[in-house]
Amino acid sequence: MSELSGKVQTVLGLVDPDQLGRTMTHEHLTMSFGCGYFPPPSGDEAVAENPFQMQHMHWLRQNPYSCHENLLLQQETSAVRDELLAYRKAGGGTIVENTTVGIDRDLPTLKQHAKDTGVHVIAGAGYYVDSTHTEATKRMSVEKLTDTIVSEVLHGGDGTDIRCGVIGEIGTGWPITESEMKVLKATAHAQIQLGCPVIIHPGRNPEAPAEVLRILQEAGGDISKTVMSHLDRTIFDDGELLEFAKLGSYLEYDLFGTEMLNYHYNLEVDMPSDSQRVKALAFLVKEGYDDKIVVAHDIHTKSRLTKYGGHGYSHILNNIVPKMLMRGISQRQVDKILIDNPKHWLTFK
Ligand SMILES: CC(=O)NCCS(=O)(=O)O
Repeated sequence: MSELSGKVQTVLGLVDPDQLGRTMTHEHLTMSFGCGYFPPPSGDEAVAENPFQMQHMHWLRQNPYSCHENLLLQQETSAVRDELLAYRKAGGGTIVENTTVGIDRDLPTLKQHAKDTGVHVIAGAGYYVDSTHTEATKRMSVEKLTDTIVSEVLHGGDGTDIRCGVIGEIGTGWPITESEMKVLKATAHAQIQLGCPVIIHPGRNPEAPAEVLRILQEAGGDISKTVMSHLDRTIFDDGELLEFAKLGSYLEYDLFGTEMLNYHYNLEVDMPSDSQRVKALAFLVKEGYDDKIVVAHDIHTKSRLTKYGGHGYSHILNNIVPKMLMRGISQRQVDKILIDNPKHWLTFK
């Protein structure tokens, strides 16, 4: 049995799973999202260059990816530290930091945040979507990718001794590219060796989540220890959602706080409101999936920090939990979603 077995691995070392408390399973504390830049609507170029003013806040929330500066979360170390202190005060215990290779993972900053704030931070191993894979990454074999991911968990990532406690978010698009396919296979192979949690960023198509699980399963991955992220922008039909839920992964609603009319990456998608997200959770609970739901905000732009008028990392604890209780989700079920399910997912086998 490995020393990881029965434990959770944070950036400060191994902890007992019962120490985690309320956990957001998909956040970013420092990253750059330049790969997600989307040109502003015609005529809005001047606003896009200087959006951090009161009169532009609505524009920024509607066009978060059309301003280069908004994509530089890594410039906000001090604001994020303040937010983590507020998160603790609101009853938060742990954050899973999903920044992987390709979007500027910064393990020393994560470790410093954990030390400064007392919030448990769990870092992610592996690779983001194809457009961020370097030529060197694309040339790597599945075996080499597997060894690299395993090493990030056992020894530390990016030349540090800071160890990752989860594989992901592993980035995939739609259709899944050859390079993403290799990373998915490597993820499954690493999971076989480590017995560790995995988290996936699926492509923006309702078929994408199931296709990723199929690939992982075929490569030997453990679906019951895998979180499927971003379901709130991916599967909209109740029947399709239940079909997907039957496959056995954790079901993550992780864009709480995001309310936009036009989702630039896929205009076919009507991004739900927070009320609609809560409704989806209540539906899944009613259908018996309360052991499988996890939630988060997936903060990845500056505009979502409270410093810039955003909702911050405590929005779910402060505002969404009361709404969940009002919509028929019991306190016990809320505790499962926020405490028990993340704990079971994050514990190494
Ligand atoms: C950082 C990240 O992957 N965010 C997800 C954005 S998306 O719009 O849900 O794909």
